[in-house]
Amino acid sequence: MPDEVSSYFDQKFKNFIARIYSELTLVIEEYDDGLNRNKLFKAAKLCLEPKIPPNVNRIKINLPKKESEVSLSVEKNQAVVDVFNGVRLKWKFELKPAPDQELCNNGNYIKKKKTLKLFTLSSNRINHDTWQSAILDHPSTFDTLAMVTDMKKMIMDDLERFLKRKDYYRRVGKAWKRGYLLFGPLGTGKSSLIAAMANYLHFDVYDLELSSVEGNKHLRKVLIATENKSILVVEDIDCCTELQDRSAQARTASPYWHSPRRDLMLQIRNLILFVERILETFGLLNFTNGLWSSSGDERIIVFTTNHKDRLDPALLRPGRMDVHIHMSYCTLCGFKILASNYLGITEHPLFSEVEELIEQTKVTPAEVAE
Ligand SMILES: Nc1ncnc2c1ncn2[C@@H]1O[C@H](COP(=O)(O)OP(=O)(O)OP(=O)(O)O)[C@@H](O)[C@H]1O
Repeated sequence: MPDEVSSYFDQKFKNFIARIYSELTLVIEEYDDGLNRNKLFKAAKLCLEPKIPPNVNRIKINLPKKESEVSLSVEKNQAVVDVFNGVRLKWKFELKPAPDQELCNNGNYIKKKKTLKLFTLSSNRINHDTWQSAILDHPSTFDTLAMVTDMKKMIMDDLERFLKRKDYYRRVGKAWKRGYLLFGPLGTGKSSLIAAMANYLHFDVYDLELSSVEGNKHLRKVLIATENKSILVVEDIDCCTELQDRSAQARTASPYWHSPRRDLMLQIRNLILFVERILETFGLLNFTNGLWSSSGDERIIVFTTNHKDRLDPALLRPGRMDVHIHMSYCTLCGFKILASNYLGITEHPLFSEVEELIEQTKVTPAEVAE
């Protein structure tokens, strides 16, 4: 719109408002509907600072974390009167919770405790691309996890470092995401570790079953629908290689040029399925590398497998699976944690005997827990 026309409407609007109201209230909120700070709020605070009248008997003093100068502000519900260009302004500071805060008993606002959610894809064919959520109330934490202490610390430090590196990822032009590969036998705590990570970060979990994905288009749609600050879990990533093995076995057993028509059809079907699954897997990885770099923030992707050796090396490279975590059989340290979780025992005369036995046996934490 040309400037002249715009200022004409502007003036008309002001005259109209002035005729109806002698007073106008402008509300400057600290946050917008999300959790983004309103720059006007900070500007208004700065502008008010030198105007705090001498008769005010309570002044708030603050030394913000990254600043060197003390800032002053009026207490809530106190008014400060100011005149600007002949217009009388009455400033009032009202306390309101930020979107992520709630009022607690002592009258202060505290950060709301987030209810974690577990999202799975709907099994209904009509809305198979929508995520359905349930409350994620898994008790697993890094304290209850039967795992060597150094390993736990390494994972927690890695997660912490990841959260603090927003600027780093921006600077180097990489997606703010981190990929973890959890590998090891059944019942060694892969799901428990994922739950512990979610509880530690307060991130929701999206559980993606590759078998329910119907190609790249579908995959894109469901990934776009996931939120920031979340963990995407792709379990049993090796399932596509199983298909490969099956078709390879079939090939050696009965090469199709010698097999009857039925076997040939079966092999072609297996091959198509395998290629499709591979494309899905790579589609997922390319997608996470590409699209998330522009639109997604703070994403953790966890892949699990019982057979790391079956995975294609291309899937394992850093940037796709940055941290490889071997979930293994129970150690004495793990045994003690389980004994404490389940029986409340921290010391026992039999622990030295258990140490000897556990070194000779391959027992999973799930078996010990049972
Ligand atoms: N490392 C562990 N720490 C604490 N509990 C564990 C651990 N591993 C297994 N458990 C116990 O065994 C049960 C099964 O473990 P979990 O599902 O986490 O193993 P998993 O490796 O994901 O198994 P799967 O590969 O079969 O999915 C858990 O509910 C938990 O009670």
